[in-house]
Amino acid sequence: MPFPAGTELAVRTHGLRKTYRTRRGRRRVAVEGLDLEVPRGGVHGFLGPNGSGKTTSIRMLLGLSRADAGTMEIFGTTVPRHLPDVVARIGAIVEQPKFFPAFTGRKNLALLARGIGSPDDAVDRVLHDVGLGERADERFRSYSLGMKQRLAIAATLLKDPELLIFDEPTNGLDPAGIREIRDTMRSLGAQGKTVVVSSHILAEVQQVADTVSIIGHGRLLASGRVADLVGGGTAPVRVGVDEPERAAGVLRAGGWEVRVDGERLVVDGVEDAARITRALADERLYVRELVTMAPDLEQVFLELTAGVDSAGGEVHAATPQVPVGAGEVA
Ligand SMILES: Nc1ncnc2c1ncn2[C@@H]1O[C@H](COP(=O)(O)OP(=O)(O)OP(=O)(O)O)[C@@H](O)[C@H]1O
Repeated sequence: MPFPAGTELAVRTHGLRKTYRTRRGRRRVAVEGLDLEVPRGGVHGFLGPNGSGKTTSIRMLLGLSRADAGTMEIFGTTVPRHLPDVVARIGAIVEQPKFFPAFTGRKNLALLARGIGSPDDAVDRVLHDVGLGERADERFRSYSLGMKQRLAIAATLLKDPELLIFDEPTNGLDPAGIREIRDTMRSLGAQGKTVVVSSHILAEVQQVADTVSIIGHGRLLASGRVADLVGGGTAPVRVGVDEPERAAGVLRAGGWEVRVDGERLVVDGVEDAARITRALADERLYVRELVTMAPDLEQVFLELTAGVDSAGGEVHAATPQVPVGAGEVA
C-alpha cells in the first residue's frame, strides 16, 4: 500500500479487469488487474499513456461499463452494487456535457440545477468556484474552450459532491485554458474535495496533484505522493571537477558509484552531497559545480511507461510488473 496505514480512501479498486472484443473477434485487455487507491481529499492524478485504460477504469467506477472481474469501492461503499448510496457524493465529467449555445453560462447552470433539485444559491456558488462569476451572463457560445470546460466542471459541482472525477479535462485546451482548469482543480482540492484527474500529459497534472497513480496496459505501475515519487530515496549528483578521471577514482575508493561524463562526473546514490565535496577536497580536487539531478515526475513517468506503447496491448502484451513503491521508482 503506497499510503500510510489508516489513510482514508475515496476510491479503491482491487483486481479490476475489463476485456473488449475487437471487431475481428480478438480479445483486447483494456484493464488488467488494476489495484487503485485514491486517498480522500486533494488532487489525485490518474496518469497513463493513451490507451492505457484510464477511461475504461473511470467508466467502470461510475457504473457506465461493467467490469469482468475485481472489486471497487467509493467511500468504502461497494460499487456498482451500492452506487445509488454514494452517487450523490460524486461528480464526474467523462464526456462533454451539452449546453445551450445561445443561453448564458448562468442560465445553462440554472436549468441543470432545477433539473437535479439543487438549492437556488448553488449556481452562484459554483460559478464562483470555477472563476466564471464575472462572465456568467455571457452566452455559452462566446466562451473560450477553457471557459466551456470550467462551466462543465461547475455543472458537476451543483450537488456539492465530495469526489470529482475528470477524464482528460484539459484535452484540446491552450496553455491559458490548461492553467484555468489547473487552478480550479487546485482550489477544489484545497477545499477538501477529492479530485481525480486523468491525463496522459504529466506536466498538466504534476503541478496540482498531491498523489498520483501511473498506469500502463491497464495495470498499476506506481502510485504514491508526488513528493515521494519524484524526491524519494537518493538522487544522482552531477559534479564538475578538474581531473575528472582522478576524481572518479577518489570517489570510487570512497564507495560511490561514479560515471565519467565528459568533463563531469555523475555520482549515483548520494545521500549527502557535502561528503563528495569533502572527499575530493581532501585530495586537492576542487568542485566547480555540484547539481543534484532530482528526477521530475515526467522522467519517472517516461521510465515507467517506456515500452508501454500507445496502441494498447492487443491480448496480453507482456508488460513486466514494475515494483510499486516510492523508493523503488525514484
Ligand atoms: N468500446 C471499446 N471497444 C473495444 N476496445 C476498446 C473500447 N474502449 C476502449 N477500448 C480499448 O481499450 C484500451 C484502453 O482504452 P481507454 O480508452 O480506457 O484508455 P485511456 O487510457 O483512457 O486512453 P486515452 O487517453 O486515449 O483515452 C485501448 O486499447 C482501447 O482501444
